[in-house]
Order: sequence, then C-alpha cells, then structure tokens
Amino acid sequence: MKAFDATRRFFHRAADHLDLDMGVRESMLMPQREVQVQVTIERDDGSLANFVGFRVQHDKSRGPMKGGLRYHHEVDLDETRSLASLMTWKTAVVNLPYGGAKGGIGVDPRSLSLREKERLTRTFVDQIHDIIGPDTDIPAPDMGTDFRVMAWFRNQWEKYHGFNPAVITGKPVEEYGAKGREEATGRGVGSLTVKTAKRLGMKPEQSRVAIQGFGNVGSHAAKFLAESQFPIVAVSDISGTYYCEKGLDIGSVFHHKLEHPQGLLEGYDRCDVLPINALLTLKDVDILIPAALGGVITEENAHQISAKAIIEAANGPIDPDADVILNDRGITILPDILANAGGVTVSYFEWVQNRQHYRWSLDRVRQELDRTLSDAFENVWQTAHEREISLRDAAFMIGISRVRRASELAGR
Ligand SMILES: NC(=O)C1=CN([C@@H]2O[C@H](COP(=O)(O)OP(=O)(O)OC[C@H]3O[C@@H](n4cnc5c(N)ncnc54)[C@H](OP(=O)(O)O)[C@@H]3O)[C@@H](O)[C@H]2O)C=CC1
Ligand SMILES: O=C(O)CCC(=O)C(=O)O
Repeated sequence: MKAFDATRRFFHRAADHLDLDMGVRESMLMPQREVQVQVTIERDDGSLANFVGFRVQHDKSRGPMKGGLRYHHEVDLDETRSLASLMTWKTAVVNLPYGGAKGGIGVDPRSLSLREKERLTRTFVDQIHDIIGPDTDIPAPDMGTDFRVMAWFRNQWEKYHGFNPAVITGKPVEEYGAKGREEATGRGVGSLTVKTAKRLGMKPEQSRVAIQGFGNVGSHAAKFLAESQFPIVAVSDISGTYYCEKGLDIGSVFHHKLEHPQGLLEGYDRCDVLPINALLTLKDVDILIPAALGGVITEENAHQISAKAIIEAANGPIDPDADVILNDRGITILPDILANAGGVTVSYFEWVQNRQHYRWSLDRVRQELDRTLSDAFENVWQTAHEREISLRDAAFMIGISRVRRASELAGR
C-alpha cells in the first residue's frame, strides 16, 4: 500500500469517530504546498549526479510548519506527503504550536562522500530556501541526516536571508543546537515504552525487547530501556539481526557501531546473527520497537508477531490492514504520532532557545520533554479507554480535533 493511502485510512478512521464532514476531511488532508526540485551535484571525480528533492508543507493552522529531512533511496513524493501529514497530527497531539511538513532527497547517503553530501545539501537549499524560514517552515533531522546536514543547511540558508539559527533544528550543540536533541526521539520512545509497559502490568526485567533499526532513534531507545532494566534481546540494521537470548550488552553494541567506519553492526560477534527480517517475528519478544522504515508490518507478517506491545518509533511502520489484525489480536500499539514525538518536542525547545538567545541545561530539556510526553500519553490513553477505541484512533482524534479547532477559531 502507498504510504499516503495508509495515512489517509488512519485519518478517516478517526474522522469517523468525530463525524467529520467529507469536504472538511479532504481540505484537512490536502497539503498546502508540494515542491519537487532537481538536485544536481558534481561528484568528487568530476562527474555529475542528479537527484530529486521534495518539500511537502502539509498544514499551518496551528503555527509554522515543522518536520524532518530524509536522505534515503526510497524517498518520493507519496512518502513525503504521508510523512508531512503525520507531522501535522503529531505536533497537535503533543500540543506544540506548529503545523506539519517533511522533505527529503531520493539518494543513498552511504553512496556519497562527506563533501558530496555537503554539496547535495547546499544545492537543495539553493532550490528551496525561499519557502523555508523560522516563521514558515523549519526542517530537522530524519533518516539519513544528522547535525552536520543541519549545520550546512543553516549556513547555506543564511547566505540568502541572514543570521537566524531558528530556521532549522537538530543543529550541533556548539552551533545553536539544543542539548538533548540528538537523544530526544529515542529517549522519548524509551520513556513512553516504560509508561506503556506499566499500564499493561509488564515488569521491566521480564519484558524482552526487540528493536528494528539501530540508528539515531533505535540506539537511544535501546540505551534508555537497557538503563531501565529491560532486556534488549535483539537489534538490527541493514546488515542483519543481532540476537542474544539473555539480553544484549547494549554498551558494547554501541561501541561496535562507533568503531565501524560506516556505523554498521556488521561484525558484532557477541551474539547470534540472524537474517534481517527475523527480528519482527521473534518468538520470545514482549515489546517490539520498529525504528527504521515505514510499511514493515503488513498483512503478511502481522499474524506472526508475538509481542504484546508495539511501540512505533518509526513513522508509519504498520500498514492499516496489519493494524486491524494486530488490534483484533489484542496487541497494544503506541502510534508513531505519539511514540516518536520526543524529537519534534525537543526541536521546539531548540527553536524557543534560538529565538530567546538563551540556553537550557540538559536537565531542563529532559524534564520538559518528560512532562510534555507524559501529558500527551495520559490524554491519549484516557481518550482511548473512555471511548473504547485504539490508542492510534485516540491520538489521531486528538490531533485532528486540535487542527480543526484552530482553523475554526481563525475563521477558515
Ligand atoms: N531522527 C529523528 O529525530 C526522528 C526519526 N523518526 C523516525 O525514526 C525512524 C528512524 O530514523 P533515524 O533513527 O533518525 O534514522 P537513521 O538513519 O539514524 O537510522 C536508521 C536505522 O534503520 C536501519 N535500517 C534501514 N533499513 C532497515 C531494514 N530494512 N531493517 C533493519 N534496519 C534498517 C539503518 O541501518 P543502517 O545504518 O545499516 O543503514 C539504521 O540503523 C524513521 O522512520 C524516522 O522517520 C521519527 C521522529 C524523529
Ligand atoms: O524534529 C523535528 O522537527 C521533526 C522530526 C521528524 O521529522 C519527525 O518527528 O518525524
């Protein structure tokens, strides 16, 4: 199923509960603006390479549009549209004063040298800088991008518009970035996993966790959960699944990844190595955390999942048909628009600090992150239980209602 069709189906399910008029639904789903640009760079050997870049600005009813930049070979307009709309409901669920956007380039970042990646980023900014700004649309990191890409982006944008670090978040801490942004998405996933497990009566030491993807989000979620006494029995990246029945030593997995030139887990030998897709259907797992790509849990594998809870660290990892199967099987799903909202929450804190020319301590960032996510979690959990609906439907209902209310108050 196409990514935006999946997001549309989740939207309509919640809109049915809200009894929303079809015309209103279509206007809420339709993006404000979609931009597609050619990104041509000179490679280090002097040849030219051509890529396609996108920025989809979905909704600005609640404030400037906000969302990450993805560098991945599967990036296309449909996926970017889906991710932009998820950002609208996500910022609304956690009640940040933002709308939603997303962007990216269809490129395998591992095929580029550091300098080529910099040229790619700067050329992309040359093409889209006039629709980006601290009061209009504020990018951030996502798959395949990091603080370096954010620093190049800001530097190139400022050549056109002058000093304004609030134009992008997820910057290096020394360059107006917020302490705690790098860990924020994974930390948020970890703390919401702890809350979900508690509600389900699961004890940390007896709740075995598997995490798909060991990038920014997966690795920080693993660290938080290991420190909270959850055994992490499996992690994976594109090189395979790394499994240890007694629980992996996450410190040594981290160390291996840092030491490896491409940041891969390949070669980590203190556990069993299984095929890449084995992770999702491992039999002795209580909590499954997809933290890589979208659309990985489908009708085909949903019946084989043995976890009692799935925490959606990735955006859109479960397609709507699989979602129905998993709900029928009584598996609790913490939806992406809540589960991975820690990243955009700390991005908001970074933007606020930039605008005030003030710096928060790491303790303050963590405390405010925890408070923001706890409030959103309580709201979603309570709504789901009062209305006897899934956590996903509850989260979408809250997000959609807030966006709709903002439009109504503005007289739109
Ligand atoms: N970064 C952020 O702040 C936020 C990210 N997210 C979402 O979290 C997810 C992960 O993003 P992020 O951690 O930033 O991305 P990264 O690029 O840092 O890491 C992605 C990880 O996924 C792995 N991966 C890719 N394909 C597969 C696969 N088929 N099976 C197993 N692992 C795979 C990668 O492996 P390898 O390294 O080997 O390529 C890597 O370990 C995305 O869905 C993103 O949209 C959501 C909110 C905020
Ligand atoms: O930090 C941000 O602004 C957005 C992060 C993001 O892209 C996401 O939450 O999916």
